[in-house]
Amino acid sequence: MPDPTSRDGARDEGQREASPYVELDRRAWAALAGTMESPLTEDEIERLQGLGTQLDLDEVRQVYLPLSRLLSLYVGAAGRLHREQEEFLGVGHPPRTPFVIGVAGSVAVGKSTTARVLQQMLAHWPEHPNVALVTTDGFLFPNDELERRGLMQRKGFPESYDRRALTRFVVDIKSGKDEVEAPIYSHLVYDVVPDERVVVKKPDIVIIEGLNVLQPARVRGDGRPGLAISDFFDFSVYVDARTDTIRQWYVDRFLSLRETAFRDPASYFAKYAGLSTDEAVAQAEQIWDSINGPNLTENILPTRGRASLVLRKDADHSVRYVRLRKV
Ligand SMILES: Nc1ncnc2c1ncn2[C@@H]1O[C@H](COP(=O)(O)OP(=O)(O)O)[C@@H](O)[C@H]1O
Ligand SMILES: CC(C)(COP(=O)(O)O)[C@@H](O)C(=O)NCCC(=O)O
Repeated sequence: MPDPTSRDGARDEGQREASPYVELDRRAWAALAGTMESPLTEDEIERLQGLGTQLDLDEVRQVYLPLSRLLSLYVGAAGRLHREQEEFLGVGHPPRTPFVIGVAGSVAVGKSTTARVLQQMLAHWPEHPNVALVTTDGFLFPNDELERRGLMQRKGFPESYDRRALTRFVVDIKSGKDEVEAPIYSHLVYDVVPDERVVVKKPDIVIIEGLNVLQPARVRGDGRPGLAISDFFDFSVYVDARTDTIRQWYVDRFLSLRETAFRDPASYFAKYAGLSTDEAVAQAEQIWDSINGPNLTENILPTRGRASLVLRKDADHSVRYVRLRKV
């Protein structure tokens, strides 16, 4: 089936096929911000920028503010549906489960940045102050297990994750457990951190960010499909850009990490700190072309059509259009 989010062949308005999405270009989307007040304080914006990202304040206001407002609307609607279902079923008062948002996209496309901005913004609405953010990298198999399975060069591919543990984690959240734990990954040591966990306590919203959060269910040993974590999402965002643009962002980030994190002797990438610029570019391109690029093409891009909303970025990280599933 053709990807319903693909623009190919859809340039001629007259021939445009019916689509399950409504698309708003930058101007139409930004107009939604209207008189909305940005809930972020100066401090918070500074903190978000402090994470090494040149976040444009107009971008925060014109793109992420309407997005967080839209999400808040969905959270409110889910709450009303919860109450009506409870009344309909007459089963007492089971507490409402957290609203789960998946954030998907390639390595280096800006998932973490998007997820962190949304977390901060959503936490400002009094209806849902407790917003947790969990990244799926904690569910990667540890390096020794990846070595054993011959997957060290496939880090980030669906099979490099403990998918059963990840599904259990999301099922526990959507079962309404008060406290749920996830393992932690360190980009510095390039491995899962043993014996450390992130604890999510009574969240109103949980954002789950990762390369593969929109992967369809796997076919199990008995030939039947299992559950996909996206079966438990209330909303999902796919962060999108041209593949050659993302490759360039990956190389740029690698170069800036060479000046910072790679200088830490504890870094797995310390061996790259002394590379010349040309050597570093070649090394980053080699990692992209052998691991992250193929993973994008083979596994991540095919899931774009499953998202509730696609944020399409240009080379300067500005969002060019937003595509939203019709309801
Ligand atoms: N909205 C944005 N504005 C400016 N730079 C951004 C934005 N989003 C991401 N970046 C930059 O792009 C690179 C990748 O972003 P990141 O959020 O780390 O990606 P991911 O989590 O998908 O790997 C980083 O260098 C980050 O600083
Ligand atoms: C840790 C990652 C797999 C991303 O994991 P995610 O949180 O998206 O599940 C990725 O950032 C990564 O390290 N990939 C391996 C190839 C590389 O070094 O770029």
